[in-house]
Amino acid sequence: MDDDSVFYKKLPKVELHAHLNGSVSAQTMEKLIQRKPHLDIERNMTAIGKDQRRTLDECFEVFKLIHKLVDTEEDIHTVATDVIKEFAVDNVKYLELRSTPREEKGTGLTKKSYVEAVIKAIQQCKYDEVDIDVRFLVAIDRRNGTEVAMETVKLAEEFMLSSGGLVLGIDLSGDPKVGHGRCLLPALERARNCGLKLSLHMSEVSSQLEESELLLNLPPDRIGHGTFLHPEMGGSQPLVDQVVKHNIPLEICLTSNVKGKTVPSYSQHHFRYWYQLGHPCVICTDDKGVFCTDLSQEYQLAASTFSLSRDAMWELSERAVDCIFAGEAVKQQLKQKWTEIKPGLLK
Ligand SMILES: CNc1ncnc2c1ncn2[C@@H]1O[C@H](COP(=O)(O)O)[C@@H](O)[C@H]1O
Ligand SMILES: [Zn+2]
Repeated sequence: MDDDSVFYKKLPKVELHAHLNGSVSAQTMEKLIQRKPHLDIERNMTAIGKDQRRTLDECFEVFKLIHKLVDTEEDIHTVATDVIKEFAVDNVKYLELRSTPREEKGTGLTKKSYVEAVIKAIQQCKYDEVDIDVRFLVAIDRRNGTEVAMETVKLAEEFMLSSGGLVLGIDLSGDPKVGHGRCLLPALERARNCGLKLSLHMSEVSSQLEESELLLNLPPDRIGHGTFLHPEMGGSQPLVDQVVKHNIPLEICLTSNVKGKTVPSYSQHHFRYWYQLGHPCVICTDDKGVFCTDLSQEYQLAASTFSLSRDAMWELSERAVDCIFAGEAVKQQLKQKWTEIKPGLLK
């Protein structure tokens, strides 16, 4: 490993935008494929390798395949445990995982047992003293419409109250070209009113302007992507003003956006715009398995693309702590960790 890779690996990090089934590593994928040989799925069908690009539509085809491989409680427990340990090895000290509860008639999986399997994996990792604080955001897949969204919020509410602080919020994700946020507003409002935090994928593609205006009125606690919010990308100044006024952090996923072809190149990524504004930006992976990356690589990529110093990157990772959904006590613990690590890393 070169000097920079070592630095970014050692840098303590916070990961706030990671979809569970998009984060499955090659090794774990092998295990799953061996469990289900009859599906005839090969590893190269579930990941987008170096220098490869896919349209966003093709990315969503990949998730369909992965969902076939992950369809029992045991599978979910396996992928969650492995993903958590991999983030920990990458020196991620705090992780908010998100995942869409699914029910699978064939295997007896229910949405409730799905969430339970994730929570058990988080608790097991804690018991095994894996050095990472993990929380869970329950995801709404936008394609499933009003009723499912409301059901999902109710499920998240239940677990928020019973999971000892592990379930903190709601993610809105799924194919951005399908469905409209308008139909999901009642569910999102309910979530907000009962104390669930909101991280919403917004303006991931250019056709979502009107939806973004609507969702920003909630307002969300964090924005996933926000690629097309600002005027240079066909968005608008009032949208930017609102994001700035409410100080809503942006979750930035460089490799995901370039490999999914919503952004033409790294140097044209909207991170530049928001970073120059001094707006809170958190570097994230989105789907480290599908896009063959990890959080260290994403930090290194941001540094090299935008010529940012190690000091600047340290500050980015430290400021990410302010954007987590866990409470003040957890933030203080994390800040303490950063303070202890700093002298050994930044000479
Ligand atoms: C690439 N950009 C993206 N945009 C929107 N939604 C995405 C996404 N990447 C992943 N997901 C969402 O996460 C699910 C997979 O993880 P889970 O089964 O929930 O753990 C996908 O089906 C999609 O709903
Ligand atoms: Zn995402």
